[in-house]
Amino acid sequence: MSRLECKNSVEKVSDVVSGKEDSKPSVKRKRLAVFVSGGGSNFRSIHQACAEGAVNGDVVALVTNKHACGGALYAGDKGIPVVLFPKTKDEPDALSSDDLVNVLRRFEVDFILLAGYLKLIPVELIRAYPRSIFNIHPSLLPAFGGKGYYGLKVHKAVIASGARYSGPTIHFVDEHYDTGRILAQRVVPVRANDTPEELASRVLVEEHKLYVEVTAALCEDRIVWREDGVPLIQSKENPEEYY
Ligand SMILES: Nc1nc2c(c(=O)[nH]1)N[C@@H](CN(C=O)c1ccc(C(=O)N[C@@H](CCC(=O)O)C(=O)O)cc1)CN2
Ligand SMILES: NCC(=O)N[C@@H]1O[C@H](COP(=O)([O-])[O-])[C@@H](O)[C@H]1O
Repeated sequence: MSRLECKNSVEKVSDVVSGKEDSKPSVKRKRLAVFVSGGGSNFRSIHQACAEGAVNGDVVALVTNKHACGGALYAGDKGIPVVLFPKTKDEPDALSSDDLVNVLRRFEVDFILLAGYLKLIPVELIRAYPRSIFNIHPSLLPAFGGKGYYGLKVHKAVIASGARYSGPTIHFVDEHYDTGRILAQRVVPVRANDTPEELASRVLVEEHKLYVEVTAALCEDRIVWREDGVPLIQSKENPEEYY
């Protein structure tokens, strides 16, 4: 039996037990909190996908460390509550870690999506949302990740390295920067005369597609764990396939 067959057989058994062997159970619409620090194009892309029905979820809260950033302004325009975190001298009205957990619980958040959020997520939040916090990083992790690797700094390092390919990575969030389990990646060519801005723009186009695809899978309960601890996405078109 393959490493995934036992999972499928377990699911089939549960359908028979629940009397749903002939019909696919409807999946509860998921409640999402998105964390941003800047323009929020990934946030906007996910919000629009939810509104269009491509994602079985809703963005119920926007969390940011910059109250006037583009993502916060967009959220305000759309009537999405904006939550400030963490509490700093620049943002004295922002929440503490424990208060943030309580607010997210009150919003009944199922999953947390980091999208250009530039502060370290505290262990209190990670423990409160196990296997439920995701991040998108603009390089092929584990390369070009960790403290100091964000925004154009990532693309400058990729170009300086001579790498011929880059691309976005979506990973689970653990207590360190960019070391959580990798869930999805896409490959983007690095051109010989690329500027960091040109590479960033090419990668960002793929980020938007990848984050919507992964969030759709997440909200349809299509994320599974291989027995060696590697997370996989179950294909929507062919449920027997994983990637
Ligand atoms: N616990 C975790 N928190 C966060 C993660 C994570 O994987 N685990 N991912 C980051 C996002 N990120 C890369 O994808 C990242 C963001 C910021 C930094 C960084 O070096 N930040 C600077 C501060 C920058 C600023 O305030 O302008 C720093 O900490 O010195 C690295 C990687 C989000 N949180
Ligand atoms: N290490 C974290 C990091 O660099 N994240 C990157 O910040 C940008 C945010 O853009 P957006 O605000 O337009 O979504 C994105 O390119 C994202 O991958």
